[in-house]
Amino acid sequence: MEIVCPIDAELGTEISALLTPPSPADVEEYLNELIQSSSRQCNGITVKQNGELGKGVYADSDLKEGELLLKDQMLVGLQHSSNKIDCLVCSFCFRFVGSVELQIGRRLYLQELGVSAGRDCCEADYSAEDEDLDDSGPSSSIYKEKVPLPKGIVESLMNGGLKLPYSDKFSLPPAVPCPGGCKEAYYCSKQCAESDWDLSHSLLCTGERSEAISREALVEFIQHANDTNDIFLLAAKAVSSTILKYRKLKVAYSEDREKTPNVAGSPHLSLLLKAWKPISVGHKRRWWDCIALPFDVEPSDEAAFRMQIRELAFTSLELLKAAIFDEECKPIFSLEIYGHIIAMFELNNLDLVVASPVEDYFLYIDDLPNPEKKEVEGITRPFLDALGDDYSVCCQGTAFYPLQSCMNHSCSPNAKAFKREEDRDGQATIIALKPISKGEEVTISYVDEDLPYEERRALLADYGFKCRCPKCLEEGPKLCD
Ligand SMILES: C[S@@+](CC[C@H](N)C(=O)[O-])C[C@H]1O[C@@H](n2cnc3c(N)ncnc32)[C@H](O)[C@@H]1O
Repeated sequence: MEIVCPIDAELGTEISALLTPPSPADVEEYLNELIQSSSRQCNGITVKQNGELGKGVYADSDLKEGELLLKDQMLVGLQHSSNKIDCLVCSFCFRFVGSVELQIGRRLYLQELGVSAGRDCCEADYSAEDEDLDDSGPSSSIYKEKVPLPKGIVESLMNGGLKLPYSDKFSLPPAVPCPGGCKEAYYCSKQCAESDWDLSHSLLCTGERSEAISREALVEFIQHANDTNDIFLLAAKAVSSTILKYRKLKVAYSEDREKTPNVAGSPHLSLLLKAWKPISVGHKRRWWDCIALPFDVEPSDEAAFRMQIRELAFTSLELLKAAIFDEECKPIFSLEIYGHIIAMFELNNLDLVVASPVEDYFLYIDDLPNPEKKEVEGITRPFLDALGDDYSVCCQGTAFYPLQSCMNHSCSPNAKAFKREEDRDGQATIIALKPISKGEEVTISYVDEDLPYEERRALLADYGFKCRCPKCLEEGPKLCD
């Protein structure tokens, strides 16, 4: 039997107000304000409606090959929970924190406990340096057995008692613990800790200063997301940030009733609509409607599969509701809204990747001239051997970027998401792949554009669309007239 979400039944009017897409002019205005804001680096781009494909990003000046077009700040992002074991990063900006020694020691410590989930990483996107290494270098493709280090050495790495040669060349900001006391989130600065707290973490922190209504329910919600789909954690950040924004708007409204217009009749709904704005420009469909059917599900089982996905979302939502429900923001706890938020992330997110300073460190040692290299390697080799092939694991997660997510896909793109040497945080960096003329659309490829047509088509089905770029129209099946 189909599950019924009571809030959907009760608050139909409010939910449809939240799900009504803002006018194209409103969307353009909102996004172009982001382009102009000082917190983003945007060069020569604008967002416009693209007749067929909704909105798109366009060049508003001639752009050169290799030019930086955009450094986009995420709306919400997360580090995959399995990756948290391998990399200690700022929970807000995703910079590595602590020290090279702490990163290595912590990984070895957890490895010894049997919890490390290190896996190979997206080096291709980041560093070309390792290409010149011979097989004896740190990134040899031959799998290396890990050689454990004594416990005392691992502890000295973690507590600062042991310094590795040249590690000061890769200094990292000290790890600032979460002000809520959760011991889960760490930051690269007090500023990041405060920003995260204000944006969403105050409601999602499991520590003693948490503002959640039930920390036990929150722990259960997090566990369920980790066991099923960590996009639920991102959806929780979106819900939490809407509630917190609503509360701030309400305080401002109460302080100055005159200046805040009551556009939708009820101040609650108009304030909630304002707080919801960042999501309203991005969502389109419900998760269980747009998710691609997995290969192992028969087409005849499609309806049952979609129902299961809806039930999974409902279970997650009920847990979240028990943890952070707010009566004044009740409509955003409806299954309709939750389904739209999840789909927005599933269809538009970009992989979050930050290169590891530990990898850089060992590459640096590998590049030292002899005889110094031999001497230093005498000290560092045991650490590399203990890490094995996992030494290069980078920070991996997923994030929604408001401007990058407006970029349409092309199988022969003129731009690409590409981290440069200096891009050491979770922002999305978009670079021109070729010269782009003023007025031309800026496109990126959501998949490997060098794959054959059928494979690209199958991968793009996960993004919920059939590509209509010139290359696919050329290579795809021709419609007979
Ligand atoms: C990340 S969004 C890009 C921005 C989008 N046009 C909008 O209005 O929000 C991806 C969506 O844009 C559309 N899209 C992007 N590239 C496309 C392409 N090459 N062919 C067909 N649809 C495309 C699809 O609807 C897809 O789900």
